[in-house]
Amino acid sequence: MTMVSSVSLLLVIRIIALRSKQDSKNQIDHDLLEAFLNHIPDNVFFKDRDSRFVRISRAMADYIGLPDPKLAEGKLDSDIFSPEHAGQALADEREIIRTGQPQIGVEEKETWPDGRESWVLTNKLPLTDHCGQIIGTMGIARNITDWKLAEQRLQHMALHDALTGLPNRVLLQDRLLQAIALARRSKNSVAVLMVDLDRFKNVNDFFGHNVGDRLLVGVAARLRATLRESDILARLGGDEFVIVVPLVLADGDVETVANKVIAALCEPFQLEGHTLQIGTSVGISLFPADGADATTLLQFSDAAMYEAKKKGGGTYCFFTSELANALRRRQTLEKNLHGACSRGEFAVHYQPLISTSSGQVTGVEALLRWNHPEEGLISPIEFIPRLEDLGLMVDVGDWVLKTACLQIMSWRKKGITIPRVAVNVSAQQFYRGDLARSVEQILCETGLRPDCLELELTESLTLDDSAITIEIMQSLKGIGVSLSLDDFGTGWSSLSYLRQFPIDRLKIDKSFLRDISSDPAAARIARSILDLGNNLGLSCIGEGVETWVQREYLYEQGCEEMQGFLFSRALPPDDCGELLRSWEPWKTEDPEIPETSLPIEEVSLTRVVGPAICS
Ligand SMILES: Nc1nc2c(ncn2[C@@H]2O[C@@H]3COP(=O)(O)O[C@H]4[C@@H](O)[C@H](n5cnc6c(=O)[nH]c(N)nc65)O[C@@H]4COP(=O)(O)O[C@H]3[C@H]2O)c(=O)[nH]1
Repeated sequence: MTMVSSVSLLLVIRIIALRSKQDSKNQIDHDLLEAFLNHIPDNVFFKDRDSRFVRISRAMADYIGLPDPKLAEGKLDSDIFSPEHAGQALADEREIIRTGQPQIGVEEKETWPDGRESWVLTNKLPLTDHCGQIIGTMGIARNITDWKLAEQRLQHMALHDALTGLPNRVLLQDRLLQAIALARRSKNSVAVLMVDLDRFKNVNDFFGHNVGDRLLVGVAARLRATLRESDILARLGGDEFVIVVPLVLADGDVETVANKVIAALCEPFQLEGHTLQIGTSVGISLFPADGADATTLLQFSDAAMYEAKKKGGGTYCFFTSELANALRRRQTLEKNLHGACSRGEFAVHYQPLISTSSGQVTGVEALLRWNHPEEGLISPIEFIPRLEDLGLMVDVGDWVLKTACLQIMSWRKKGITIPRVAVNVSAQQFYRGDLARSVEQILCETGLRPDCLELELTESLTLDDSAITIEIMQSLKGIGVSLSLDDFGTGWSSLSYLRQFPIDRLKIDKSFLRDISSDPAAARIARSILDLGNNLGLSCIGEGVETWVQREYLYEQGCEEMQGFLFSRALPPDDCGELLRSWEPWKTEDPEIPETSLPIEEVSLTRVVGPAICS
């Protein structure tokens, strides 16, 4: 309601009053005022100097629940509204009568006895007689309840997780800040528990996102029921929840909460006819012992949660000084990784792939190395996940692909012919949207034939057997490159998707070959994987061959290729070129096995410094 409309209303009333005076029999003017008060959609009221209602509009009668506007006559706000609202209104009106000044745009909230809430936006003005004396007040109030409720809904959405209704990260930060401020004043501790579900991805993958979502809602409800009302529970997204215990009074309090949470989520969930058993990993950080601000505490509890996951899940870990060191190292690594590629610190090393029967080199695997200026070579297992976190893996992956293709072409020019090069593809590269186009472009730029390139996809990356995964694989196959499934056997869903994926090769994870001579069960598993591959028409590569016994085993089981320190570690391009140039396949299909298998350290050394051992 604008000031202008309030003033014009006042004018109408004054004119009516004036004309009524001039001609008291003028029924038309009276009818005009009645019509006005009966039909205006806003709450309009006139009050005397004691703040008693003289007249109200029909809309206002409806608003306050009176069947007839006349019933309001003589009443005070305190007869109708809550004490807070009535008190405020009375104070406002006394001020208007005292100063003669209007009050514009006053927001008034009413909580009705049934719990309903309503809001009005009111303009209040002094009412004067023909001598200019203030005889009371009048107000025009617009009902803004719908607008306020919509605003509240929006605010709720901005601060809460849509699925579970729990506070989201923004609200959590705010509540955690408050808890820290309180604890600081009362010299108490606050605990932050990062709760992550174990095997949640599997639920989504196998039962679909609907079941996954319902599980998250169930988890939220169980957590809420497990915690005290004063504990803060939030969902950060995915399967990550955070609990803040705002007042840790005694040693052991936090352990009790963590144990209760783990036990609560350990109980199976019954959803859509499925019995789902998940576990939980919990990481804990404490204010003030571990950190003084919300961001640090959340970061530290996250690091502790990963530690709990590393222990196999279903447990909790506190943040420790060792974790702090690891986190610092991780942060330093991440800082250094920026620009490592342009500073020329990355290199690609090559490890030969060997035919188990002939000893011929059938290809090489390209493996990324980071030559850190201070720390020397850093393992890809350590820095590739960091590259992924930083979103740099796509560019670095393209660089590896191009470098490897160029290397094969360069060896060819020197007379070293390598049938194929295998390059690892990370999850980020795979799902980036244009992998096939970029592979095609790299092949075009480097001149390498597509059938000389193999892309290695790790089993965990391809676990998702969605249409999109299959589509990406098919587009790669369409170019003519081959696909292999790396670390085969380490995922848990191997069989379900093997049939669907257009892959050419399985790489048997080294963990299966490691124990074949000492553990008959390991040997049986390796054999089963080989049988599976053979039955599906896929060729197999044994990874991590370190002894002649392993080579012999693979040969006997019909595994076509192998790779391992027994033949060579991954070498820099020049060293690998030399190795390949002097490589001699075996003279017979059954090369003489040395008397004993060398221990791995010696084998590695021999291979790195010497030429091909198999000559
Ligand atoms: N114990 C043992 N290990 C052996 C033996 N023979 C080979 N290895 C190691 O096994 C790993 C084989 O590579 P992977 O399974 O693809 O596993 C790779 C791959 O998943 C990833 N990776 C390496 N380079 C790249 C890359 O350019 N892109 C992506 N996305 N991942 C890469 O990092 C992983 C580790 O690479 P590396 O440390 O180079 O480790 C290599 C190799 O050095 C052996 O006889 N015994």
